[in-house]
Amino acid sequence: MVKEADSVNPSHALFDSFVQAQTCKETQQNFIELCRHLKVEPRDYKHFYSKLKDRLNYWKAKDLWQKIDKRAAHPDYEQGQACHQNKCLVLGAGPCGLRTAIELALLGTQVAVLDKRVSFSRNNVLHLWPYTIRDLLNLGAKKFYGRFCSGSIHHISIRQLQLILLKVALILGVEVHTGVTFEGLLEPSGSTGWRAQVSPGSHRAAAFEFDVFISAGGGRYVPDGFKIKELRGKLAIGITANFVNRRTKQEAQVQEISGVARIYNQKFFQALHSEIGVDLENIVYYKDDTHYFVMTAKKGSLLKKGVIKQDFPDVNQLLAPANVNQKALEEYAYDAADFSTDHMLPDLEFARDHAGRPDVAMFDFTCMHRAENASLVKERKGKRLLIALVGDSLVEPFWPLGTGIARGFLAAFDTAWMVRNWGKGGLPLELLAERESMYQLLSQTTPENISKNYASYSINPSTRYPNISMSSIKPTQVKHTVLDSLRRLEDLLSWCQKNTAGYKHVKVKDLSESWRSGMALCALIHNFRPELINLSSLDEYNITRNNKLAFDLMEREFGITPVMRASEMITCEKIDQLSMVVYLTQIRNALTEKDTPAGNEGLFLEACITLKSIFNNICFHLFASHYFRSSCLPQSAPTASHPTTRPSRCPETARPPPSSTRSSATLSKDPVVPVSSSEVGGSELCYFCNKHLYVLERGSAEGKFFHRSCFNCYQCGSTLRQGGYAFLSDMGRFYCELHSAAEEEERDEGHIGSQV
Ligand SMILES: NC(=O)C1=CN([C@@H]2O[C@H](COP(=O)(O)OP(=O)(O)OC[C@H]3O[C@@H](n4cnc5c(N)ncnc54)[C@H](OP(=O)(O)O)[C@@H]3O)[C@@H](O)[C@H]2O)C=CC1
Repeated sequence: MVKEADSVNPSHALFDSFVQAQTCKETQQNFIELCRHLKVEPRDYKHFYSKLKDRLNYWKAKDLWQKIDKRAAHPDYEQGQACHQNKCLVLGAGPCGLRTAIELALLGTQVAVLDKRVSFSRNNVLHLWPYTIRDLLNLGAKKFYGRFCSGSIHHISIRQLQLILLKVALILGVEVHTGVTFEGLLEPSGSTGWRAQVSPGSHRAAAFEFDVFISAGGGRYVPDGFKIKELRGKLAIGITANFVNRRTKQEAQVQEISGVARIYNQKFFQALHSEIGVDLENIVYYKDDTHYFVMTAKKGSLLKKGVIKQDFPDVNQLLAPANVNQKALEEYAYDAADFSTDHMLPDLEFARDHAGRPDVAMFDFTCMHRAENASLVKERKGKRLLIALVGDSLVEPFWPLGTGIARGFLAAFDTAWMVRNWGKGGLPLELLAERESMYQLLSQTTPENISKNYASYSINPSTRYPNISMSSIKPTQVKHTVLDSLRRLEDLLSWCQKNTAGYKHVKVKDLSESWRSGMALCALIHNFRPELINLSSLDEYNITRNNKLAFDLMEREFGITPVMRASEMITCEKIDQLSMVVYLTQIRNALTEKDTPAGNEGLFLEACITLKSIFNNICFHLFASHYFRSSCLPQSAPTASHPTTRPSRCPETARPPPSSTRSSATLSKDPVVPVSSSEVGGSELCYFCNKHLYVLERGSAEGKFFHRSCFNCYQCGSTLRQGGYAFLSDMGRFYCELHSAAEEEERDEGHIGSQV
C-alpha cells in the first residue's frame, strides 16, 4: 500500500513502499503496483531494469541504481550477454536461491524462482563474514534495511536477508513465484524442453522451459543423480530460541554473545549447570529483529529437565517430536537465555514462528549431510540440462559455527561462474570438473583464508580463493555426472552383445577384456559385412593376427583409426576400456550408418573422447613407466616433468610440517602427484595402514600417500574427500570438518567465538 505523504509523485511513494516493505507479500504487491504505474513489464526481463530506472526519476532511487549499475558493469557479465540465451529455474527462495538468482539475472539469464512458502517467517539470525557484509552493502542492503549491520556483531535475521535479496532480484527482472511447490523435473517431449512439475499444476511456472536448474530447497529436495553423504559426529543437540525484541533502552544495553564455548569459560557453564540445571557445550546470542539464541545442549541435562522424555541410542528416536516435551524445552531455552544475559533482558517473551507457536526448536547436528557432487548434466532427446545444488542442499552447515550463509554465497557465485561457462558453450565435462574443483575448497573456507580484497570479488573464483587451482578435479573424475553418457555405455555393450551373439569363441561381457583375442571384432565385422571376412580361417589364439585383420579392415573400409597396435593386445596387462569405448562407438556409428554423432550421441562421444584423452594424460603423468611396461595405452601421450614428492611412511614417524594446514595454504589443491621412475610399479606403504600401496590404488593429500579406502576421519571414521578434510599437522591426523572443528576448538585456547 502507498504510504501517505511519503512523496507527491505516486511512483515515488510506491517505490518507497516497495523499499520499506516488511513482508514477502507486501514486497510483491508493491512491486506489481509500481510496475503497473510505470508501465514496465517484469516479464520483459532483458530490458526491465533499464526501463524501470529510466521511468522512475527519483533521487532516492539513484543510490541504488548506482550500486546495481556498478555490479552489472563487471566484465564477467558481458553486459548481460554472457547467458542471454539461457533460462534458469531456481528451486527455493531462501537466501542462497535468491543470491544465485541475482547473479544469473546479471549474466542475462531469464530466471524464475519457486518457493512453496508464501511468507518469510524465519526469525533465526545468521552470522555474516566480512565479505558477505560488503556484498550485501554493494547490493543496497542499507537502503532496504537501515539497521543492516549496525550492531557490534555482524548478523542478520533470515527473513530480513530474504527481503533484501527478493527486492534486488525483482528489480533485476527475476520472476519470483511463492506458494508454488516444485514436485519434480519433467523430461523434454516433442519440441518442449525441460520443465518442472509444480503444484498447483495450473500455475504458469509449469510452462517455463529451462536449461539450467538450481536446487536451493534447503536440503529437503535432492534431484535424481546426486548422492548425499552423511557425516556422523558425536551427539550434538542444537536448540534455537527467539524472543521478542521491543527495542527498549534496557534491551539495547544487554551484551551480545558472539560465542562462548565451554572450554573457554568453564566457570560460566558450571554455574549455569549447578544453578539452573542447564548443561551446555556452547551458546550464542544475537540481538536483531529478535533476541536470538542458539546453543548446543547435553543430553543428560535435557533428560533430567524432562525436555527429552526417554533415552534412546538412536538420535532420530531421541529427538522425535513424540519424545520431546515442548513446554519443558521452552523453559530450558528460557532459563539458558535469561542466565546467559545475566537476567538483564526484561520480560522475555517468545517470538512466534510461522505457525504462531513460541519460536523454540531442537535440532540434531549429530549427522550432517553434504552432496558428493555440486553439479551434473542430464541429456534427454538432445536437450541438455545443467543441474546445480546451492545452499543447504549442497552442504548442511553446523549453525553454531556460523558458516552457513558465507559458504552458501560462495557456492552461489561459483555456480554462477559455471552457468556463465555453460552459456558460453563450454564443454559439459570441463565445466563440471571446474565446478567440482571449486567445491572441494568450500568446506575449508574461513574468513581468514579467503581473499581480503573484497572490492574485487566477483563470480570468478580466482577473485575470492587465493591460489586456486580450477583444474584439481579432472573431467574424467566427473564422468558419472554426465548421466546419459554412462547409460550409453550400457547401450553400447548390449549392441555389441547383440551383434556378436552366436559366434564361435566370442563372448562379449564387457568393453575391455572380451575384445583381447580379436575374435569379437572380427565377428562384429562379419555380422554386418560377411563378404569382408572369412571367419573359418581365424585362430582364436592368434591374437595379433586377428586384431590386425580387424583393425586393417576397419581402417580401410570405414576410415576408423585403430586405438592401439595389434601386438599390444597380447602384451598389455589390461585392455584400456576408454580406448575401446571410443573405438567401438565409431564402429557402431559406421556399421549402422550413424556416421555423424548428433543429439545425445554428441554428449556421449564428447564424454568418451574427453575421458580418453584426459585419462591418457593422467595415466602418463601418474603411472609413467609402470603403465608403459604393462598396459595398452597409446604411446603418444605427453611426458611428465614434475618433481617428486615422497610420502611419509606412517603418522608416527612423519616429520610435522611447520604449521597446521587448516590455513590458507590448504586452499591450493594437491597437484596430481607425479611419480618418479623409482616409485612406479607401486610397492610403497600406505600412510594409514602401513600396507603395500600400488600406484593404481593410490590417493594423496598433504604429501601423504594412502589407499583411497583408508582416507578416513581419525575421530569418526567417515570417508574423507579431497577438499573436505582438515589436517592437523602436529599430530599427523586427518579429520572430517565436524571433528576438526571440535578438535581445534579444544586446542585453540583464547580464541573465543570468532568463528561464530
Ligand atoms: N532455522 C534456521 O536457522 C535456518 C537457517 N538457514 C540458514 O539459511 C542458509 C541458506 O539456506 P538455503 O539453502 O537458502 O535454504 P532455505 O532453507 O533458507 O530455503 C529453501 C526454501 O525452499 C523451500 N522449498 C523446499 N522444497 C521446496 C519445494 N519442493 N518446492 C518449493 N519450495 C521448496 C523451503 O521451504 P521449507 O523451508 O518450507 O521447506 C525454503 O523456503 C543456511 O545455510 C542457514 O544458515 C536455513 C534454513 C533454516
